[in-house]
Amino acid sequence: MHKLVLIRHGESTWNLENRFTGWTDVDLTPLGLEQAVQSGRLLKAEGWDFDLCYTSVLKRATRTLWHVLDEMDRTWLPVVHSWRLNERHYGALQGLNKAETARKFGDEQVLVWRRSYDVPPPALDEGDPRWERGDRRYEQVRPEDFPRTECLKDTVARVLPFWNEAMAPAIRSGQRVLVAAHGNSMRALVKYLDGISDQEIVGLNIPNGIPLVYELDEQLRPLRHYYLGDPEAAAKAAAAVAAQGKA
Ligand SMILES: O=C(O)[C@@H](CO)OP(=O)(O)O
Repeated sequence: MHKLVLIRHGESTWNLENRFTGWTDVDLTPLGLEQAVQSGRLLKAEGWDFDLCYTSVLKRATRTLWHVLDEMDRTWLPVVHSWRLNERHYGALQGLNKAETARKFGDEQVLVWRRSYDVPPPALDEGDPRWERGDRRYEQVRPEDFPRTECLKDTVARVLPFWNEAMAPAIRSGQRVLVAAHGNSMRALVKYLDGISDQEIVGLNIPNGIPLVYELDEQLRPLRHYYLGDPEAAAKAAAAVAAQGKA
């Protein structure tokens, strides 16, 4: 059996301000940093150890990983960054307040933009200063892969090649893998692993800064999954994420 640990970054400044974030590179809040530290302590206290880590190219996930590894005295572990683990691109919604957007367009529309499988939010214009195309960290991304918005289906399509080509072979070879990622890049991976339907995925929310363990069989089929720590606290935190899009 293999064990994979996924962790969504701790609270970010735009989580706190309740803004659509996507590829905007905002940092952790003091609480977000503390969540990462606590996760590292919990993993260490429970005797977890890892051989290889993956994260996105965004600092809220990277810093979360740093703090987890620091608490575990594992800052020396190899860390692979990939844009494919970035948050789902939120298009022209990036920067807008979620509750204000719900007041303007309605809770239903915001739920569609946040959680529907195949309806993307409005796209960023190519000339929009928010578009990340010129950022050096994305030099390797082919123009045809570079998003101006994404629905979850698009995120699944760019996460899966990385899973298949990098993460899955590493896990199969026996490496103990820790992933620090984002709410929707994790939803993309979890949807694939658990075979969650396009309808059911709408109701799945992932809380900040709580390690999520997947036990996988030899074919990397999930046997079970669970949050470390208090399951009620994890469920409450997931419900709070769901409520962020309400007017
Ligand atoms: O704003 C975002 O990028 C994500 C994660 O914080 O939000 P949501 O939960 O609304 O998809």
